[in-house]
Amino acid sequence: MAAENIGRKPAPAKDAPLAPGALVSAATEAARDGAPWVSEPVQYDAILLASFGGPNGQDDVIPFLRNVTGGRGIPDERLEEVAVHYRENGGKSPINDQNLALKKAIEAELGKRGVDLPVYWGNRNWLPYMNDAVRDAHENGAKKIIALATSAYSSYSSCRQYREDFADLLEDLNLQGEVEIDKVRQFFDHPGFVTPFVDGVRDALDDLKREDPSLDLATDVEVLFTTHSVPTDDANRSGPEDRNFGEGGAYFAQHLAVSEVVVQDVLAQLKERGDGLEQLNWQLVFQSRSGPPSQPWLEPDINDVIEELPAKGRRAIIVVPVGFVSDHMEVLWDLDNEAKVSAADAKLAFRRTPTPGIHPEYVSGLVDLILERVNGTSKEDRPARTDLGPWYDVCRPGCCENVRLGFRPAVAGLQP
Ligand SMILES: CC1=C(CCC(=O)O)c2cc3nc(cc4[nH]c(cc5[nH]c(cc1n2)c(C)c5CCC(=O)O)c(CCC(=O)O)c4C)C(CCC(=O)O)=C3C
Ligand SMILES: [Fe+2]
Repeated sequence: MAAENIGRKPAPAKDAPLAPGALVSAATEAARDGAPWVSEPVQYDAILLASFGGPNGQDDVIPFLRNVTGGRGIPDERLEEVAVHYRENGGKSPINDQNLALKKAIEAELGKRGVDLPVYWGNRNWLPYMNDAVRDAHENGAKKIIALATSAYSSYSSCRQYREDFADLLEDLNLQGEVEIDKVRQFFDHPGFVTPFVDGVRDALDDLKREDPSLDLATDVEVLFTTHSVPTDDANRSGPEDRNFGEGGAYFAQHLAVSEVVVQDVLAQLKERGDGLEQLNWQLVFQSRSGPPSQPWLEPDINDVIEELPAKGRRAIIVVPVGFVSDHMEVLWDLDNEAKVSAADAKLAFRRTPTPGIHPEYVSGLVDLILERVNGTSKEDRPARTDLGPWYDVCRPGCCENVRLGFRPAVAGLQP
């Protein structure tokens, strides 16, 4: 069997009809008020580490890209362009090794805490597929699975699509009613996720100053918090439909709030250390846009912003991949390659801070997120660094719906 499309269903028609208001059924209307923020304690049998996946060699590149973009209207030119990012790295994405390392780190942390839960790893777009992971878990007796997706924020790609994938695979495996898959809350503002970025910005400031003592950190540096651009339609529908986050939806609001916390933490740490830095210039920017030019995606693009910084008097940038959990291809290519070149062209010093990766606080935070669900920890006792969180255990009605692709059933949410 060809590796492509194993266990995947064809994407729904792009123009599947969706009447206005059709997303909200009577059942979700009724569930809206009474539904708890925090779910009851559950005795899980297994953890599913669910991720994006990436190619492992040249032969995988095109089938992988077809899996990612099937039916999404991504132009061929863009696919050829992205294929080169992988081709130049031997056809191999770093993401699979990173997930293997994360799996090992989570297992070690569970062991340290005496938690006896097996971890199964599976991807949306490439081997090992999450269908096979859940099949394995079930064959080993698992009936209640807690999923940990390697995406911190709310949006179709980072939240809802995983829940649809889980619903799909339970149907494909004929395990509906036999196996349940819950999903840990979006963890964008969990301290385990936020702290590595704070460390990174602080260290980058120190490093820039060491290299060029004439640099005035308050005026000469711009901190660029960057995340994956998504279609504005997706962004506007991110988060629950009954909370209004304004333009860009929960996706935009969460990134802005986390960036703000990172800046405030860094300023507080420098102050405590006796380096009285009053302020930092910073902004939220976007990268890795891929739709047709006619389709609006979140802006501004990081490279456009970099180009204009010298005119504002900046001499250095710190690029913070706040939207990403590991140094995968979108980080290595779009930042360490493209954004770095843009910075060199603009004669700006360049630093890129690390992603959480397998930072010990991140790994222990992920285990905390699972134990919250096992223990049914109250909302008050759940750590959250922004006032948007802690996020919901169970996704709210209409959460992160994709208007372009139309309705697909999803688990782990208040969706009929
Ligand atoms: C929000 C978001 C995240 C962050 C959250 C998360 O981490 O989940 C993310 C992560 C990633 N995106 C990745 C790769 C790609 N994303 C693509 C395309 C797209 N991404 C989108 C969104 C996101 N993507 C969207 C709306 C599209 C358009 C098509 C569609 O609607 O789905 C394409 C197609 C070609 C192109 O770039 O156009 C590729 C190859 C990799 C793997 C990297 C590696 O291999 O190391 C990772 C981790
Ligand atoms: Fe992507």
